[in-house]
Amino acid sequence: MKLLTVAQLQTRVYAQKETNLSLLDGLFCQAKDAGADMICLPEMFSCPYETPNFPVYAEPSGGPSWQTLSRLAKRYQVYLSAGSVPESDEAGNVYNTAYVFDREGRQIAKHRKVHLFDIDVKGGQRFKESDTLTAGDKSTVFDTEFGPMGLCICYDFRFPELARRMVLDGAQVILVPAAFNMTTGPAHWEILFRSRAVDNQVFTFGTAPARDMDASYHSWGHSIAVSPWGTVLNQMEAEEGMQITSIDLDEVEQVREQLPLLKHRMADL
Ligand SMILES: O=C(O)CCC(=O)C(=O)O
Repeated sequence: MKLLTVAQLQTRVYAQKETNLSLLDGLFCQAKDAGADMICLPEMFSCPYETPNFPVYAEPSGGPSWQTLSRLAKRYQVYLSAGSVPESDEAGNVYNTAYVFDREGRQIAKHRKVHLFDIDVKGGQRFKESDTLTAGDKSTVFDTEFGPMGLCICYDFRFPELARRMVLDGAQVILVPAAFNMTTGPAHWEILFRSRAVDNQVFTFGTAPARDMDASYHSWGHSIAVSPWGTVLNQMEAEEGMQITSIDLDEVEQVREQLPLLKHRMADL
């Protein structure tokens, strides 16, 4: 048995970056009391999801938000998938970046969103991240005491080749800080988390912000945890809250042995 307890925090996003960060301490305390080994935060959990905000809220890697997140991971001795934040580099680019910290607060992964969310659905959602963001160019897998995990951000998860890359690089769990909306959420959220889990025989975790109808972007919420068999283990509604899911990572090997999809691939076809 390789047991891992994951706490997904479906937080509300306030306009003040510091408010979002300062609320985490109490939530981490609750998550730790509930037995969490790992805490997951949503995409852009400290920056209202609007393109003009990204350069304004951006900080370099190692900046004040990074320091707070690292300290929290260490204080509570948890792995922290720290949602995503806008990250600036020396050249003036801004990225949508997800960090992961280990129980000592050391950064063990950093993923810059590869696929920018530029969509225009007739009568529905429009958004153009590329107005202010630059895309990353790497797939991300990192090691933990539970096994290797993959990491990507929201729209990235729509691309099966990225998930497959992570799995070929060893991922047994894929963590996805995300923020689907009221157009694409009801249509695609659950099916995507189940499909990626079934195709790749991995656990998938999508962690989203709570819905705020006063915000300009209405998050679908519905933070979700899915097993390598494609079963929805847990799913929230739209409100703020915390979801705790305990998984056994041995299930990945069990499913892969019994239904050897990854062995039966015809990679040359
Ligand atoms: O793919 C979607 O429907 C939502 C994507 C999104 O909101 C994002 O990438 O931030």
